[in-house]
Amino acid sequence: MTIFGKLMWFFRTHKRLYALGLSFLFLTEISQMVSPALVGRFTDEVVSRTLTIEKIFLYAGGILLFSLLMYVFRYAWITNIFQGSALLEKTLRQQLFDHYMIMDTTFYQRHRTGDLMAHATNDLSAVQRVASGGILMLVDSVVVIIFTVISMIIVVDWRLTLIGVLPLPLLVIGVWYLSPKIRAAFTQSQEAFSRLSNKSQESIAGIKAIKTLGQESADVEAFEIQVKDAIQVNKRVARIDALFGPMATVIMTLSYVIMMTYGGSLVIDKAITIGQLVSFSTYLGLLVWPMFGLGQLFNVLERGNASYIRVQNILSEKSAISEAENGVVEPAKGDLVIQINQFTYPDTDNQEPTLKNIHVSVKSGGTVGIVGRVGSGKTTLIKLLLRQFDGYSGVIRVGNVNIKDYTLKAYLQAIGYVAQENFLFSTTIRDNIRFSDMNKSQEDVAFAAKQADFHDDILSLPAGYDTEVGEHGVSLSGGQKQRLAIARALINDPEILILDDALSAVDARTEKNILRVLKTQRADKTTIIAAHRISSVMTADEIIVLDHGEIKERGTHETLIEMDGWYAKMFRQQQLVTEIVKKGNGKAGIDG
Ligand SMILES: Nc1ncnc2c1ncn2[C@@H]1O[C@H](COP(=O)(O)OP(=O)(O)OP(=O)(O)O)[C@@H](O)[C@H]1O
Repeated sequence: MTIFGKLMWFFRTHKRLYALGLSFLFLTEISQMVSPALVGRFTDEVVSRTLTIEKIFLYAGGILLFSLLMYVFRYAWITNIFQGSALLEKTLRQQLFDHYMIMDTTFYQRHRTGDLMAHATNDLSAVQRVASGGILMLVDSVVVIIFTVISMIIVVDWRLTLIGVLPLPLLVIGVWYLSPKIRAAFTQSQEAFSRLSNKSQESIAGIKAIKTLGQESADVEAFEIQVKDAIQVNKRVARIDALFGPMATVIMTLSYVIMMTYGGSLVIDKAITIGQLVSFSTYLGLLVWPMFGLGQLFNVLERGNASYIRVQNILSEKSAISEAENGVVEPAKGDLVIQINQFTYPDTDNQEPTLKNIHVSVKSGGTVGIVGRVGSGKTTLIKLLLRQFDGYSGVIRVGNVNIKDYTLKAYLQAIGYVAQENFLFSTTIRDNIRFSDMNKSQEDVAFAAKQADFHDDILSLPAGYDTEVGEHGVSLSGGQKQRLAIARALINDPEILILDDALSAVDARTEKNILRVLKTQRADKTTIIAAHRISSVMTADEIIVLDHGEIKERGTHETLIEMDGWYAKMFRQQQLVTEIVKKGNGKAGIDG
């Protein structure tokens, strides 16, 4: 199916806009056809010396009037069509963005960020060009060609017209031959662009690592190779692209040669007048632009088609996280029961399950601590609680409802989640804290910030809660970022708060303050704390120790110390470090 066919759903939805545009196009073409006919008649009157002053004004006035009308009609038709294409771009962009938002974690593992960005920018622009320039060129070219040829037959001579336009199909053959080549080259160009933007993004994001490892020049070199590659590919696109224009010129010249020879002989034979030959030449001139237009059109269509296919492929990918039909819409609330028998990450060769036999129950209002060595499965368990992966055997329930039976909104609204590394948006501290609900008041924001032990820090910043952070604002320390993220999670007073190593960069005193607030002010709400620091989980009602995805130890702090296993050993080691640091610089812990 051609790209126009694929976009038919859109043209149908906005048929009024396009019908209006096309009506103006017809009016434009009719106005355009009158002038050459008037020029021809004028010439004949000059030759036959029948021209009078009144007639000169009549011809000149007529030509002026029709060019003015053409200007108005063309303006109306182009604005209608471009309005339509802007709507198409908006619709597709919205579809793509909505799709990006609902996709699961594996989607973002499968696709590089650069590719996803290229789809949302270059690809959508290419499709948009089909609905604007593409339609414009197609309809304008085809209609101008038809109107011009009919006018040539009526005003001049059918034989001259037939022979004069004979070279034109050559253009179609040329375009037909070159189009697949341009499509292949354009796809390569898109891929090169995507590789380049991935590389830039990686280098900028990893600039600290690159600098500290002294790899600047190696990185610049790697980037240059990518740039050269992109230029090479784009040169190929330009080379093929450049063949279209000259081809159209050569073909038009052929038509002019026919006009001079055959048309000239018709004048000699008195079959047509000089004026008619002049009209014919003007009509041929009118065909130049549509010929170029047709050449360009195929380009635009090929590119639009390749881009549309890529966008549709992305849109057709289904999220692995499916929402239950008629899912529970009441916000999740109640006891948390985790009964995971087994979980293995999709798309991995790992034979061993990442989680095995995780059975944990937390009464509403309880706190669970999760500890374990690096890679033991703490974050994985949290990902399952966050519904980032659904492919486990077993069940997780909140308030006796399987979490897969809630709508995503009802479930996730009940969860407050803070990661170790948190993303700050380029806006004020206030808006970062109330990101999930911009209607929250300054009092709500300040209350959450106080709970996260962050309020005093904010007041000491240059513009307080109005301080801009993120890419273009002030830099916050790791500990400050963590506390901002905790405030962001707490502002909704979530039923279940999940902290994934989210206290790692705050100092010991701050950690204590936050844990105390969580215990006292969230007495009826559930809290899950995964951590490397034992001090973060010590006060939990139950602590589980993970090892290779299984629970190896469990109990309260006291019982685990008594057990004298991994937990007790880690606790003693960390205490020792804290003592040494205390003695060393007079303060405890790591200050973020
Ligand atoms: N997306 C993924 N695909 C495949 N395997 C993964 C994925 N994420 C994590 N893993 C693997 O799962 C195991 C558990 O990782 P996880 O991140 O849950 O550990 P963790 O206890 O949170 O570690 P850390 O203390 O470093 O945060 C590791 O072996 C890890 O390599």
